[in-house]
Amino acid sequence: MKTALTIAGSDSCGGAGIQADIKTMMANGVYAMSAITALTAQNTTGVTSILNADSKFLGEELDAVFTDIYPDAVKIGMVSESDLIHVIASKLRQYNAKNIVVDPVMVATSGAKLISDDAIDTLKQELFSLADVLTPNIPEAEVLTGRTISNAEEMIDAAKMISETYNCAVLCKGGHTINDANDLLYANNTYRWFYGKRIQNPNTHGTGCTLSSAIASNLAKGFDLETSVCRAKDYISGALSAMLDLGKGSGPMDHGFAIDNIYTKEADI
Ligand SMILES: Nc1ncnc2c1ncn2[C@@H]1O[C@H](COP(=O)(O)OP(=O)(O)O)[C@@H](O)[C@H]1O
Ligand SMILES: Cc1ncc(COP(=O)(O)OP(=O)(O)O)c(N)n1
Repeated sequence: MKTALTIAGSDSCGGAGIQADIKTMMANGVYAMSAITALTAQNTTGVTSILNADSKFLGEELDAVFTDIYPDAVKIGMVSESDLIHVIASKLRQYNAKNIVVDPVMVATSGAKLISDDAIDTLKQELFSLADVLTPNIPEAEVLTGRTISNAEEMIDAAKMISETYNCAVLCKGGHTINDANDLLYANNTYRWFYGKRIQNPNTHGTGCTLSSAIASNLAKGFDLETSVCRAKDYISGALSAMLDLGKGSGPMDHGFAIDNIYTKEADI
């Protein structure tokens, strides 16, 4: 069985962060492991508190994983502080990690800030150059480029700029656009659109975490980047289309929509 590691924050309501990543990896057929960067007290209406991991402890989590069950891919999500980013970069280099997907998580859809300003610079300096692909949403791509993105042309320009600056592929996600949910992959000086029909579902908590973990899962299984993005896009469209409706705010998706076996299909008692 192929393996994937998520390095991210815990979301107590289970829709985003580590919990979304593990559910996604499992649903995409890989063995999931985690190194937790922070605990968040969070639900579908917002984040009330964040407790960052100790950086030495995060290093120990990474040592424990890499020296035993080596991950075929690594997804990195919420990392709030510079000292945690230093440790992650150093361990990824030490263990020669492969298939690295960096989701530069900055602000939750609920509005909570999930990274400090100085950590954004550290992310750029230390982690981006190690990534095989970065997956910013539109607001994150605006922060990374210092430009406003209001149409498809500007998405291409921003992805090109980020890709050339950090020498890695960039998937600029279009979930925050008004029309369809079209994502733009810029890699090796060329771009490709991944088209997605917008699903009329207000419950989009954790879409970014889910997409990046699905990409990592498919890279772990040996698919190339374009195929991995395509399969991840199909997966997230399925999870949104399942129309799970939980919580008082923007709820989680049904990560298990495609898991069809006797344990999930038994009638409720
Ligand atoms: N309503 C929707 N219908 C279909 N796809 C969506 C919808 N909202 C987001 N997506 C898709 O979910 C993925 C995550 O995108 P986005 O929501 O922009 O990321 P983030 O959660 O980081 O803000 C992208 O593939 C995007 O196109
Ligand atoms: C612990 C944690 N990590 C990341 C996020 C952000 O999730 P994301 O999928 O990027 O977007 P929204 O869930 O905010 O739509 C989070 N909320 N918590």
